[in-house]
Amino acid sequence: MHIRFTKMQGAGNDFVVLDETQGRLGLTAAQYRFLADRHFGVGADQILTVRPSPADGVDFEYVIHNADGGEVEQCGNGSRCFARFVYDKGLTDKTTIRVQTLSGVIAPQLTPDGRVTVDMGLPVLDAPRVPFDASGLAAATRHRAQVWPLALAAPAPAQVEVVVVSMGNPHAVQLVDDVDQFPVAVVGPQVERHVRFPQRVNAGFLQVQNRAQTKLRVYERGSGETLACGTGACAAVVAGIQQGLLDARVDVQTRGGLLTIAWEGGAQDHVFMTGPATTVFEGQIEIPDAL
Ligand SMILES: N[C@H](CCC[C@H](N)C(=O)O)C(=O)O
Repeated sequence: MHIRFTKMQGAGNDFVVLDETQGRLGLTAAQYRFLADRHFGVGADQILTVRPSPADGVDFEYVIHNADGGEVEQCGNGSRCFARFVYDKGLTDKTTIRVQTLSGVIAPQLTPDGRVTVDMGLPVLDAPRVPFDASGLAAATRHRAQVWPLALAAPAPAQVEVVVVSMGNPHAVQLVDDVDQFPVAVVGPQVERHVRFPQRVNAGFLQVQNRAQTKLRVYERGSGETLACGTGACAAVVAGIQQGLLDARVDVQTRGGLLTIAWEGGAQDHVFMTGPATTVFEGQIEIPDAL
Protein backbone atom coordinates (compact mmCIF):
# COMPACT_ATOMS: atom_id res chain seq x y z
CA MET A 1 0.00 0.00 0.00
CA HIS A 2 1.44 3.37 -1.03
CA ILE A 3 0.62 6.18 1.37
CA ARG A 4 1.43 9.85 1.95
CA PHE A 5 2.37 11.06 5.41
CA THR A 6 3.59 14.15 7.24
CA LYS A 7 6.45 13.91 9.74
CA MET A 8 5.99 16.26 12.72
CA GLN A 9 7.46 16.82 16.17
CA GLY A 10 6.43 18.58 19.34
CA ALA A 11 9.34 19.23 21.76
CA GLY A 12 11.19 16.36 20.10
CA ASN A 13 8.34 13.83 20.53
CA ASP A 14 7.99 12.79 16.91
CA PHE A 15 5.06 11.61 14.87
CA VAL A 16 3.90 10.27 11.54
CA VAL A 17 0.61 12.01 10.75
CA LEU A 18 -1.90 10.30 8.43
CA ASP A 19 -4.90 12.01 6.83
CA GLU A 20 -7.94 9.73 6.81
CA THR A 21 -10.48 12.52 6.23
CA GLN A 22 -11.13 11.17 2.71
CA GLY A 23 -11.28 7.51 3.71
CA ARG A 24 -9.73 4.92 5.99
CA LEU A 25 -6.39 3.30 5.21
CA GLY A 26 -7.28 0.24 7.28
CA LEU A 27 -3.79 -0.22 8.72
CA THR A 28 -2.99 -3.12 11.03
CA ALA A 29 -0.99 -2.93 14.27
CA ALA A 30 1.95 -4.44 12.40
CA GLN A 31 1.70 -1.69 9.76
CA TYR A 32 1.62 1.02 12.43
CA ARG A 33 4.74 -0.61 13.93
CA PHE A 34 6.36 -0.57 10.49
CA LEU A 35 5.68 3.16 10.07
CA ALA A 36 7.15 3.87 13.50
CA ASP A 37 10.24 1.72 12.91
CA ARG A 38 13.36 3.94 12.77
CA HIS A 39 15.26 1.47 10.54
CA PHE A 40 12.74 -0.11 8.20
CA GLY A 41 9.98 2.52 8.21
CA VAL A 42 9.70 6.28 8.69
CA GLY A 43 10.45 6.37 12.44
CA ALA A 44 8.22 7.93 15.10
CA ASP A 45 7.19 7.70 18.75
CA GLN A 46 3.53 7.65 17.78
CA ILE A 47 1.35 7.52 14.64
CA LEU A 48 -1.40 10.15 14.64
CA THR A 49 -4.46 9.74 12.41
CA VAL A 50 -6.88 12.53 11.42
CA ARG A 51 -10.45 11.38 10.82
CA PRO A 52 -13.65 13.34 10.10
CA SER A 53 -15.80 14.57 12.96
CA PRO A 54 -17.66 11.64 14.55
CA ALA A 55 -20.34 13.81 16.16
CA ASP A 56 -21.80 17.29 16.49
CA GLY A 57 -19.71 19.61 18.63
CA VAL A 58 -16.34 18.20 17.59
CA ASP A 59 -14.34 19.03 14.47
CA PHE A 60 -12.24 15.89 14.03
CA GLU A 61 -11.48 12.48 15.48
CA TYR A 62 -7.90 12.08 16.69
CA VAL A 63 -6.52 8.53 16.77
CA ILE A 64 -3.20 7.65 18.40
CA HIS A 65 -1.04 4.54 18.05
CA ASN A 66 2.20 3.97 19.99
CA ALA A 67 5.35 2.74 18.25
CA ASP A 68 4.43 -0.81 19.39
CA GLY A 69 1.24 -0.56 17.30
CA GLY A 70 -1.15 -0.30 20.24
CA GLU A 71 -3.93 2.30 20.19
CA VAL A 72 -3.96 4.61 23.21
CA GLU A 73 -6.25 7.16 24.81
CA GLN A 74 -4.31 10.41 24.57
CA CYS A 75 -1.16 12.11 23.31
CA GLY A 76 -0.50 15.68 24.40
CA ASN A 77 2.42 16.62 22.16
CA GLY A 78 0.55 14.94 19.32
CA SER A 79 -2.53 17.10 19.91
CA ARG A 80 -0.51 20.24 19.20
CA CYS A 81 0.86 18.74 15.98
CA PHE A 82 -2.67 17.55 15.08
CA ALA A 83 -3.94 21.13 15.31
CA ARG A 84 -1.02 22.49 13.27
CA PHE A 85 -1.61 19.79 10.62
CA VAL A 86 -5.35 20.31 10.09
CA TYR A 87 -4.95 24.10 9.96
CA ASP A 88 -1.93 24.10 7.61
CA LYS A 89 -3.61 21.55 5.33
CA GLY A 90 -6.73 23.73 5.10
CA LEU A 91 -8.91 21.05 6.71
CA THR A 92 -10.24 23.78 8.99
CA ASP A 93 -10.01 27.55 9.26
CA LYS A 94 -10.57 27.46 13.02
CA THR A 95 -7.65 28.26 15.30
CA THR A 96 -9.34 26.52 18.22
CA ILE A 97 -10.49 23.04 17.31
CA ARG A 98 -12.27 20.36 19.26
CA VAL A 99 -11.08 16.82 18.74
CA GLN A 100 -12.51 13.55 19.94
CA THR A 101 -10.05 11.06 21.43
CA LEU A 102 -10.57 7.72 23.16
CA SER A 103 -10.41 9.55 26.49
CA GLY A 104 -12.73 12.42 25.60
CA VAL A 105 -12.71 15.79 23.85
CA ILE A 106 -9.68 18.11 24.01
CA ALA A 107 -9.31 21.59 22.48
CA PRO A 108 -6.00 22.66 20.92
CA GLN A 109 -5.64 26.37 20.11
CA LEU A 110 -3.09 27.80 17.67
CA THR A 111 -1.58 30.91 19.28
CA PRO A 112 -0.07 33.96 17.48
CA ASP A 113 3.43 33.16 18.75
CA GLY A 114 3.40 29.90 16.78
CA ARG A 115 2.92 27.65 19.78
CA VAL A 116 -0.22 25.66 20.58
CA THR A 117 -2.16 25.68 23.85
CA VAL A 118 -4.32 22.65 24.57
CA ASP A 119 -7.13 22.30 27.06
CA MET A 120 -6.28 18.76 28.11
CA GLY A 121 -9.56 18.36 29.92
CA LEU A 122 -10.75 17.88 33.46
CA PRO A 123 -8.65 15.59 35.61
CA VAL A 124 -11.24 14.14 37.96
CA LEU A 125 -9.45 14.02 41.30
CA ASP A 126 -11.38 12.02 43.89
CA ALA A 127 -11.31 12.44 47.64
CA PRO A 128 -8.01 13.11 49.41
CA ARG A 129 -5.41 10.46 48.79
CA VAL A 130 -6.30 7.06 50.15
CA PRO A 131 -4.13 4.03 50.65
CA PHE A 132 -3.44 2.66 47.21
CA ASP A 133 -5.57 -0.36 46.34
CA ALA A 134 -3.91 -2.06 43.34
CA SER A 135 -7.05 -4.04 42.56
CA GLY A 136 -8.84 -0.77 41.84
CA LEU A 137 -6.14 0.59 39.54
CA ALA A 138 -7.41 -0.80 36.26
CA ALA A 139 -10.85 0.72 36.86
CA ALA A 140 -9.71 3.99 38.37
CA THR A 141 -7.05 5.24 36.00
CA ARG A 142 -8.81 4.61 32.70
CA HIS A 143 -10.86 7.82 32.87
CA ARG A 144 -9.90 9.70 35.99
CA ALA A 145 -6.97 11.59 37.30
CA GLN A 146 -6.27 9.71 40.50
CA VAL A 147 -3.42 10.52 42.82
CA TRP A 148 -2.30 7.85 45.24
CA PRO A 149 0.93 7.27 47.01
CA LEU A 150 2.05 4.00 45.56
CA ALA A 151 5.01 2.12 46.92
CA LEU A 152 6.25 -0.04 44.10
CA ALA A 153 8.49 -2.88 45.03
CA ALA A 154 10.60 -2.47 41.96
CA PRO A 155 13.33 -5.05 41.64
CA ALA A 156 16.78 -3.52 41.89
CA PRO A 157 17.80 -0.80 42.47
CA ALA A 158 15.47 -0.07 45.36
CA GLN A 159 11.96 0.42 46.67
CA VAL A 160 10.49 3.36 44.74
CA GLU A 161 7.43 5.43 45.39
CA VAL A 162 5.37 6.80 42.51
CA VAL A 163 2.32 9.00 42.31
CA VAL A 164 -0.33 7.61 39.97
CA VAL A 165 -2.11 10.21 37.80
CA SER A 166 -4.25 9.66 34.71
CA MET A 167 -4.67 12.24 31.94
CA GLY A 168 -6.93 9.89 30.06
CA ASN A 169 -3.84 7.73 29.74
CA PRO A 170 -2.06 6.33 32.81
CA HIS A 171 1.06 7.87 34.39
CA ALA A 172 3.24 6.88 37.34
CA VAL A 173 5.29 9.90 38.45
CA GLN A 174 8.42 9.51 40.57
CA LEU A 175 10.15 12.49 42.21
CA VAL A 176 13.94 12.34 41.74
CA ASP A 177 16.81 14.61 42.83
CA ASP A 178 18.71 14.68 39.52
CA VAL A 179 16.72 13.59 36.49
CA ASP A 180 19.77 13.63 34.20
CA GLN A 181 21.62 11.13 36.39
CA PHE A 182 18.62 8.93 37.16
CA PRO A 183 18.71 5.39 35.60
CA VAL A 184 15.55 5.90 33.53
CA ALA A 185 16.52 3.12 31.10
CA VAL A 186 16.59 0.66 34.04
CA VAL A 187 13.70 1.82 36.23
CA GLY A 188 11.42 3.03 33.41
CA PRO A 189 10.63 -0.38 31.88
CA GLN A 190 10.23 -1.90 35.35
CA VAL A 191 7.57 0.67 36.22
CA GLU A 192 5.95 0.52 32.74
CA ARG A 193 5.33 -3.20 33.03
CA HIS A 194 4.87 -3.51 36.79
CA VAL A 195 2.15 -5.95 37.78
CA ARG A 196 0.31 -3.08 39.47
CA PHE A 197 -0.45 -1.60 36.02
CA PRO A 198 -2.51 -4.12 34.01
CA GLN A 199 -2.76 -1.61 31.11
CA ARG A 200 0.94 -0.80 31.55
CA VAL A 201 1.84 2.81 32.41
CA ASN A 202 3.92 5.82 31.33
CA ALA A 203 6.77 6.22 33.86
CA GLY A 204 7.60 9.85 34.65
CA PHE A 205 10.69 11.09 36.51
CA LEU A 206 10.27 14.63 37.84
CA GLN A 207 12.93 16.93 39.30
CA VAL A 208 11.47 19.97 41.07
CA GLN A 209 13.89 22.91 40.77
CA ASN A 210 11.54 25.46 42.36
CA ARG A 211 7.78 26.03 42.58
CA ALA A 212 7.58 27.08 38.93
CA GLN A 213 10.40 25.17 37.22
CA THR A 214 10.92 21.44 36.75
CA LYS A 215 12.80 18.94 34.62
CA LEU A 216 11.12 15.77 33.38
CA ARG A 217 12.00 12.54 31.63
CA VAL A 218 9.36 9.98 30.66
CA TYR A 219 9.74 6.33 29.75
CA GLU A 220 6.58 6.07 27.66
CA ARG A 221 4.27 3.06 27.55
CA GLY A 222 4.66 1.40 24.16
CA SER A 223 7.44 3.70 22.92
CA GLY A 224 10.28 3.80 25.43
CA GLU A 225 11.95 7.02 26.60
CA THR A 226 10.91 9.94 24.39
CA LEU A 227 12.42 13.43 24.30
CA ALA A 228 9.15 14.79 25.69
CA CYS A 229 5.73 13.56 26.78
CA GLY A 230 2.88 16.07 26.86
CA THR A 231 0.43 14.09 28.98
CA GLY A 232 3.43 13.10 31.11
CA ALA A 233 4.20 16.77 31.74
CA CYS A 234 0.55 17.37 32.66
CA ALA A 235 0.52 14.35 34.99
CA ALA A 236 3.84 15.34 36.61
CA VAL A 237 2.65 18.89 37.32
CA VAL A 238 -0.68 17.60 38.69
CA ALA A 239 1.28 15.25 40.95
CA GLY A 240 3.63 18.04 42.04
CA ILE A 241 0.75 20.41 42.82
CA GLN A 242 -1.06 17.66 44.71
CA GLN A 243 2.09 17.13 46.76
CA GLY A 244 2.21 20.87 47.54
CA LEU A 245 5.54 21.31 45.70
CA LEU A 246 4.45 23.42 42.70
CA ASP A 247 2.44 26.56 41.90
CA ALA A 248 -0.38 26.70 39.35
CA ARG A 249 1.80 27.47 36.32
CA VAL A 250 4.94 25.42 35.77
CA ASP A 251 7.67 25.28 33.13
CA VAL A 252 8.62 21.69 32.36
CA GLN A 253 12.04 21.36 30.73
CA THR A 254 12.19 18.13 28.74
CA ARG A 255 15.12 16.80 26.71
CA GLY A 256 13.36 17.94 23.55
CA GLY A 257 12.13 21.36 24.60
CA LEU A 258 10.01 23.43 26.97
CA LEU A 259 6.39 22.76 27.85
CA THR A 260 4.31 25.00 30.12
CA ILE A 261 1.55 23.41 32.18
CA ALA A 262 -1.16 25.29 34.07
CA TRP A 263 -3.61 23.81 36.55
CA GLU A 264 -5.41 25.64 39.37
CA GLY A 265 -5.79 22.41 41.31
CA GLY A 266 -9.53 22.38 41.78
CA ALA A 267 -11.75 19.42 40.98
CA GLN A 268 -13.41 21.49 38.23
CA ASP A 269 -10.19 22.96 36.82
CA HIS A 270 -8.87 21.78 33.45
CA VAL A 271 -5.17 21.22 32.76
CA PHE A 272 -3.68 23.45 30.02
CA MET A 273 -0.50 22.59 28.14
CA THR A 274 1.42 24.99 25.88
CA GLY A 275 4.28 24.04 23.61
CA PRO A 276 5.68 23.86 20.07
CA ALA A 277 4.40 21.96 17.03
CA THR A 278 6.61 21.64 13.94
CA THR A 279 6.21 20.07 10.52
CA VAL A 280 9.51 18.38 9.62
CA PHE A 281 8.85 16.97 6.13
CA GLU A 282 6.21 15.48 3.82
CA GLY A 283 6.77 11.98 2.49
CA GLN A 284 5.42 8.90 0.76
CA ILE A 285 6.14 5.28 1.60
CA GLU A 286 5.22 1.79 0.40
CA ILE A 287 3.82 -0.23 3.31
CA PRO A 288 4.11 -4.01 2.83
CA ASP A 289 0.66 -5.62 2.85
CA ALA A 290 1.95 -8.70 4.65
CA LEU A 291 3.95 -7.96 7.82
N1 LIG B 1 2.81 6.59 25.34
C1 LIG B 1 1.52 7.20 25.72
C2 LIG B 1 0.85 7.85 24.48
C3 LIG B 1 1.63 9.06 23.97
C4 LIG B 1 1.76 10.13 25.01
C5 LIG B 1 2.83 11.19 24.76
N2 LIG B 1 3.60 11.07 23.55
C6 LIG B 1 2.25 12.58 24.93
O1 LIG B 1 2.77 13.54 24.33
O2 LIG B 1 1.29 12.72 25.73
C7 LIG B 1 0.61 6.11 26.29
O3 LIG B 1 0.81 4.93 25.97
O4 LIG B 1 -0.32 6.47 27.05
